[in-house]
Amino acid sequence: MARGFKIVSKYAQAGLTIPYRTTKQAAGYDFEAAADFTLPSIWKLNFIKVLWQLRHGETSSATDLDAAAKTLKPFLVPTGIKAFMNENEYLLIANRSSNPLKRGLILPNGIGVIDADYYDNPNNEGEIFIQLINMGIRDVQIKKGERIGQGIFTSYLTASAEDEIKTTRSGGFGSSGK
Ligand SMILES: O=c1ccn([C@H]2C[C@H](O)[C@@H](COP(=O)(O)OP(=O)(O)OP(=O)(O)O)O2)c(=O)[nH]1
Ligand SMILES: [Mg+2]
Repeated sequence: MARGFKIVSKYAQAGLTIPYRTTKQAAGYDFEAAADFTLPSIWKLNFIKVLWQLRHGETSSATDLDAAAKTLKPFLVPTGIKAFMNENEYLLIANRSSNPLKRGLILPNGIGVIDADYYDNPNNEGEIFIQLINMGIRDVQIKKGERIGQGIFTSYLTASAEDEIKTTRSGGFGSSGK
């Protein structure tokens, strides 16, 4: 049985903490942010969108609007951590229950699924990112070292009659196509 966490090489000198459990029976390994980070209020983003449309008209270039919004939309919080595990396991990323209550932060993907073959993939070495949306009315500053989410090692089942899958993983966040 082999499972655990490592620091990705670009953060080797950053003094990061390997995810940890805070109590004896805690299921989740808490992940800390790898860097200071600002999560802009989603209301602020929507307000910018409305202003943009008032100024440029409803039918203005969506590309320009997206480009403007992107600079304010850092939803992927870097952890600097990669996770290794057995073939029939994945790491489930869940929000901390205190995040929505105390800071208005929600996990837009419901849960995150970190596949075993994401580890050391040639694209980004398997760095885990935690997607967060700030539902509050004010921007939220996240400091390096703050706990932002948790990972739970989980086993999964596969269908009994399945064609062999030959594709290997190279990245995440839509890397396998539409
Ligand atoms: O919260 C998350 C969710 C996913 N991932 C990484 C690990 C995972 O193995 C990979 C792909 O995730 P998923 O299959 O859920 O996303 P996708 O949109 O289907 O991307 P892909 O086409 O790369 O599979 O992205 C994260 O770092 N954080
Ligand atoms: Mg996928």
